[in-house]
Amino acid sequence: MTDMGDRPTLSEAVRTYGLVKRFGGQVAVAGADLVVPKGSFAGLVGPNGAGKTTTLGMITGLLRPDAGVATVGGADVWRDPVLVKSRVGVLPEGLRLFERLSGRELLMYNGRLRGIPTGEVARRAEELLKVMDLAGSADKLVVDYSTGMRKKIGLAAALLHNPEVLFLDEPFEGVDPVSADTLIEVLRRYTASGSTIVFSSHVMELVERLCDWVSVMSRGQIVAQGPTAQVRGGLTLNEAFLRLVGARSGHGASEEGLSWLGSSPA
Ligand SMILES: Nc1ncnc2c1ncn2[C@@H]1O[C@H](COP(=O)(O)OP(=O)(O)OP(=O)(O)O)[C@@H](O)[C@H]1O
Repeated sequence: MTDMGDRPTLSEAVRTYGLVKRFGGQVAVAGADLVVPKGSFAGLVGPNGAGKTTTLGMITGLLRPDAGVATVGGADVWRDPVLVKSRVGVLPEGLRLFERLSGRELLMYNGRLRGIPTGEVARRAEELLKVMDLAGSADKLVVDYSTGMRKKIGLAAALLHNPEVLFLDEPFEGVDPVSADTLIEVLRRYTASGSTIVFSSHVMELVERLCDWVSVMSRGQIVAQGPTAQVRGGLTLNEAFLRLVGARSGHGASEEGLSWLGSSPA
């Protein structure tokens, strides 16, 4: 554990102090200090391999940090795991769901795992299925759902216990524009009531449109974070992002290499 320095404040939904994670010799997260104020719709952005998924895993209790501290609502994720897990909802990358249950059964099962009384789970499940436009597919097995339907049922499962903080890893990947609109509407309603969302994405336009807070990750560290307008600094978020993380050596296809690509045969 590193020195905590200052303590999390009541207005912070998430705060990490010097989080580190190594996989063998590779450092995936190299001392990340993430801050997300309560009630934010926060975006976590960064290039491929920056350490976003690994960081979210350490905050949601899925991956044990090698060093550092992660807190949710002021509680230490790894010292107080049961409390923290009751406060968070997670839509993980790769969406590992119980494939052989129907959508409705999946929600009922998740609700019961969370200790919600059966009648209440059933009521919430029906409402969520309706809002997510899944009522007609509620009895279909999850294994037969499309990518977008899987995201929607995964989000419904993550919201069922009304968590204080919702973590979403690439929630819109593979989701069509109509379904994305539905997801966005549900998420906006959720943050409007004071709950917090942290979501990772590569789609800068979406982050700029949805998020009032943004944290930029590069090479395992948070290199900029704050209100979106402040991080953008008068540029588009994409331009600001490229300035922050784009200057990487050896990544310019135009400068060298690929000279054979697209050229007509000699
Ligand atoms: N289980 C693992 N074993 C070994 N290396 C891993 C493992 N998980 C992640 N890594 C490595 O850690 C680094 C950070 O990966 P991570 O998935 O956290 O990045 P990311 O920012 O989420 O990337 P992307 O945007 O591509 O999803 C990468 O170099 C990755 O190869």
